[in-house]
Order: sequence, then C-alpha cells, then structure tokens
Amino acid sequence: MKPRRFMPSGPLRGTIRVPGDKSISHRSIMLGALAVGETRVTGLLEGEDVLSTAAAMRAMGASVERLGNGEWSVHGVGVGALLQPQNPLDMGNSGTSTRLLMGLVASHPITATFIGDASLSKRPMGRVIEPLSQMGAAFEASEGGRLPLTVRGALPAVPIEYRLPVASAQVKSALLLAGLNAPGITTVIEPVPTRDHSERMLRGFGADLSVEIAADGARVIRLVGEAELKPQTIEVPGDPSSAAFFIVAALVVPGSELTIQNVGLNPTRAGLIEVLRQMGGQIDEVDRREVGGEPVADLVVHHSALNGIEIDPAVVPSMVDEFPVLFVAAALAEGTTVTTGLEELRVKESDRISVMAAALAGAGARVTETEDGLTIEGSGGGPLRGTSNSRTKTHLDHRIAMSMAVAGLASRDGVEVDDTRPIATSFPMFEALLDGLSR
Ligand SMILES: O=C(O)C1=C[C@@H](OP(=O)(O)O)[C@@H](O)[C@H](O)C1
Ligand SMILES: C=C(OP(=O)(O)O)C(=O)O
Repeated sequence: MKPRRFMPSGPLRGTIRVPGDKSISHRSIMLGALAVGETRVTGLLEGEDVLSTAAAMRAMGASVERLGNGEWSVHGVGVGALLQPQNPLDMGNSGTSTRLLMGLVASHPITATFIGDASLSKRPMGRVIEPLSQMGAAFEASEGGRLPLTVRGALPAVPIEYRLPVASAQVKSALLLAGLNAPGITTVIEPVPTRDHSERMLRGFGADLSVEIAADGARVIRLVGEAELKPQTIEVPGDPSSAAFFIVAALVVPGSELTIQNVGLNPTRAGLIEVLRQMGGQIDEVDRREVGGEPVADLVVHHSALNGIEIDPAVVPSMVDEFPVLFVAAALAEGTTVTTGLEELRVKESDRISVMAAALAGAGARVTETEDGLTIEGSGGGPLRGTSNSRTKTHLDHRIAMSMAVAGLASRDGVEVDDTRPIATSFPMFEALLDGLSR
C-alpha cells in the first residue's frame, strides 16, 4: 500500500498534456500483432494495463518493442498465426486486456490461461465466455466465470450473429477480434452504442467491416472473417478518461484556468464534457482536428459554479469510466445530482457505486446509494469537510484513487487515499502532473 493525503490546492493554471488513450493503445498493439509487417505507434499509453497487453502479444509470437517515450514498434504474425503461449498470461488489473485477448485466442488453435490481480479475479467473464463458446471455443473458468481461466481456441471457429445483452465495448470487441479468424461473417448487434474504437481501427487496418443502423436503432456490425490486416502508423490521441480528472479539478478549484492539449473527443467517449457543461461548467474547445482517425481538441477549462442535475441514463456508455470523478463534481455543486442506470459500475475494478459512496461520505459529502446510482447533495461550492481520520479505500481501483485526489484539492483539510499504486495502471504521470499544477 502507498497511502497519500491530497491537500487543498490554489488555482490550477497552465497547460498540460494527458497520456495516450488506453482503449486505443491496447487495440494498437493487438491489431499490430495480427498484421503482417511493422506497425509504428506514437503516443502509446505506457500504463501497466497496456504493458500487460504488450507482454501477452509477445508471449503469442509478436515482436512488441519500445523505441522511445510512447514510441513503439510491433511486428505482427498475421491473423491465424498466433502461437501457443508457454506460461499463463498475467493480465494484472486489466479487464480490457483479458476480454479482448480471450476473443483473439478463441479462434486460434491454441490454449491460453489468463490470471490477474485480486480485483480482476472478481470480475465477470461469463459475458464473453457465453458468445465465444457459441463460436466453438472451450473454457475452464473459476467459480462464477472468473479468473484464473483457460481458453481452448477453435479452428475453424463458427462465425455467429450476437445481440449484446449488456452495453459493453469489451464484449463487442472480443467477438469482432474472434471473428477476424472465423470463416464467414461475424455480426454483433449493439442496441446501445458503446465506444467504437475497434470498428474504426479494424477498418483502418484493412478489415472488411460495415455498420448499419437497424429499424429499431441498433447498430449492426458485420465483419468478414479470415481477414488480412495491413500494418499501420498510429498516433494515439490523449485519453479523455484521464483528462477527466483535470477537467473536474479545474472546474472545482476557485481561480483555475487550465488548458489540456490533445484530448480525444470521439462522441462515444465525450459524455462527461456534455454533462459538465449542462451543470454550468465552462469547457472551451480550441483547434478541433483529427488525430489517428479520431476527433481531438485542446480544452480550456475555467473554474465554474456547478449546479446539480438529473443525468440522463442514455449518456452512461459515453462516460462509463468517468462517473467516479463526476460524483466529485456533484459533491461540490449547488443542489442535488441524481444518477441512474449505472449497474455496470458495480463490476469495474471495484464496485464504483458503493466505493465512491463510502469515499465521498468520509470526505464530508452527503450521498445516498441506490441500486443503480448515487444521489448527491452538493456543498454549493464550499470545500468538503470530512472527518480528519477518514481514509479512502481504493480497492485496487485507479479511478477511485484519482477521483478522491481531486476531491482533496477542493477540501478543507485534505483527503487521505489508502493506496496510490493502482494509478499506474492507466495514468503513471498523474501525481507528477497534479503536483506540478497545485501549489
Ligand atoms: O473497450 C474498452 O477499451 C473499454 C470498455 C469499457 O468497459 P466495458 O466494455 O466493460 O463497459 C471501459 O470501462 C474500459 O475502461 C475500456
Ligand atoms: C474499467 C476500466 O478498465 P478495464 O475494464 O480495462 O480494467 C477503467 O479503466 O476504468
């Protein structure tokens, strides 16, 4: 454990750049490892989760090399040519690595065992086991479809049509990656849109993938299997989920005016910015452009008086990882914020509904937990006044640690976080960036 007290801060001013997008970084390595030839990546997130993906792709035959800061080279083996890993694949804390790689293994004639840390070992894998079994893969999982688990891939795998029962980009992506090596068309029907990086990047690597909107509004994604992927040069845009902590920090600390450069604004990821604007946050976009096939802008964030709102559950998939820090913004707003439709938050690195309820209550916020969300009475802009002996329990969850660090900046006496180590899974430079701004 590495505890730290995050102290109240003066205005956050200046210009920062957040690291590369985690979702796009994982996919750059995976797709690069399936292309024949060299894929070059710049701006790769060098967090522990992405490094778990890199190690796994090496164990399955690809060459994945770091050339410099965020600059990587991947020499792929080709779709269908992944090698049998010699040891269990250690996925660390990363749900994305686990679920997407289970999909890749499922359609190759190899067997792989997946292991992970205490947090990952509690997370449900049945959501990918079920459709990948339909494709012909066999699984031996721990109780309740959890890690450690072993996947025996099928050759040939059966291309299926599958309607997603949960809004999950990880399940969608696992099936599309499995479909890459299945003979025929794999169809994933997505009633509620989730992040579309897999679709964009598969197309970019030359896969035959189409998206059609059905009469009921669902997205129907069709991928032609036995694909040949062509190596790419990829510039990874900044991660909006990492920018989120600094966006909220600048909104809630009086006197702040912070520029965050190169933030990815893919509409399937940008829900938080829209919600914070509805709450009265001033977030300006400068120099909108395209980076790596994704919309990007620099954001200028001004301290703002925020108002509590009722958040439309339809926006949840576009900000699914941003709720912990949105709860912090709500705790500092004027009036009541109501969130619903957040069941998925209970199966992330921690149960983010109950863990944030406890953390914010300890920090002095007024919070009520419901089955599918939190209701928060804001402080009206005044600092959070927690009890001096309260300590946030992070439960191996990076986003809880970073959210409560932000709460500390806007508190009277600081907020104690029990363990800052999980931050390195997605944002190793977080504390250095924060310390450089808050003096
Ligand atoms: O596909 C991805 O890269 C991700 C999808 C989301 O998970 P779910 O698909 O489980 O919602 C998100 O929470 C995670 O951080 C990254
Ligand atoms: C849920 C997350 O990641 P993963 O599912 O990859 O562990 C996250 O980063 O907030």
